[in-house]
Amino acid sequence: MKPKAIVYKKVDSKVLEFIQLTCDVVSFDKLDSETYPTFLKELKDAHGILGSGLKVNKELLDQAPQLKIVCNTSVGYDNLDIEELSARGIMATNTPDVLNDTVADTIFGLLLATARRIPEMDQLVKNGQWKSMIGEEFYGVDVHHKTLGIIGMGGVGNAIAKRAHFGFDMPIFYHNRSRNEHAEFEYGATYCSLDELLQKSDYVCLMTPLTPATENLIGKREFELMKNTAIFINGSRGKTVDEVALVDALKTGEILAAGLDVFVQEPVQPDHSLLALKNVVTLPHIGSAVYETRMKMAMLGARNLVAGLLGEVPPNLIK
Ligand SMILES: NC(=O)c1ccc[n+]([C@@H]2O[C@H](COP(=O)([O-])OP(=O)(O)OC[C@H]3O[C@@H](n4cnc5c(N)ncnc54)[C@H](O)[C@@H]3O)[C@@H](O)[C@H]2O)c1
Ligand SMILES: O=C(O)[C@H](O)CO
Repeated sequence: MKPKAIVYKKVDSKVLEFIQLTCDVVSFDKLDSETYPTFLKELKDAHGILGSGLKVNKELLDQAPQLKIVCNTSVGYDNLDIEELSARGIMATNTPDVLNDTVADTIFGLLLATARRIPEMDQLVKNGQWKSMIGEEFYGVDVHHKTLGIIGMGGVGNAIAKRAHFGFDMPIFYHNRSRNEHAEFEYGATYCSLDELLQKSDYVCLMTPLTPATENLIGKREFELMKNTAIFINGSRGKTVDEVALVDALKTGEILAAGLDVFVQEPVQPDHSLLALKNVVTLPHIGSAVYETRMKMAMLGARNLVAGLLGEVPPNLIK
């Protein structure tokens, strides 16, 4: 008998076909109030699940007594209670590396858009407000040759550093759990403490995973340490930043502007005070959102799932 897998997110039919070679598959395009009760029923005899964002905790695992493997189609895995999964002997996997360049492109786009006020200028043109030569009040700030601070020099952090070094001649500071010789040697990145990075950087880019150590890593104190001209970019997870402190810092001029791909609550509520600020550029968590990359992530997730269910060690087992 084939093992049973649930795919709880829309994936390309090629990915489903690949899993079906090994597993009986039940798939959901998305989980919402309509599909969730059926998902829970299917979970009762499922051996593996594949998707992203679902909170996999004790309560959910109690509904899944046969589960052997939980596969994220994302690099971040803060949705998974790893301790609880390990205690039950259930494997967990993620999809690192295949998205690094795509996410770094997004982060650089966000950085440029924030620095040069591109969405604001776009609106000005489209609203018919471009009546004469643009004056100083609409000027942006340079990106090239400015100092970039990267917090979290992992796969994505390295790809951002590469663009900053080779494309924009930016001196780079980084803060990480450990030294990254590749970034130091290839991109001239200088390791420093978090406080030093915050004080010295023109652009502060946050790219750590969300963990107990990084929750609210950037708050009032950290914004106060940044330059008043600093631009803050968050591509990690919303909860790594104290959003109330961020709004304050943006309103009081503690920092110049922010570019955000992630929020504490997603989708962000339309009445969130961040959205009323002109010096904030927002994206709807689209770091890796291009077809080819999402396909690679889904396929890598599927490979992890199949390997785990065949009794092999999945390539991206979270330890
Ligand atoms: N916005 C998006 O669409 C998007 C896309 C990819 C990743 N992400 C987020 O970014 C995170 C990083 O992705 P990645 O692929 O670079 O992961 P990675 O594991 O390759 O790198 C993470 C880096 O952060 C460092 N780190 C961890 N805790 C730290 C701490 N307390 N202080 C300083 N550094 C710390 C690690 O040492 C590592 O070098 C993901 O976990 C995810 O949450 C978001
Ligand atoms: O962690 C990731 O891979 C991205 O945030 C997409 O979910």
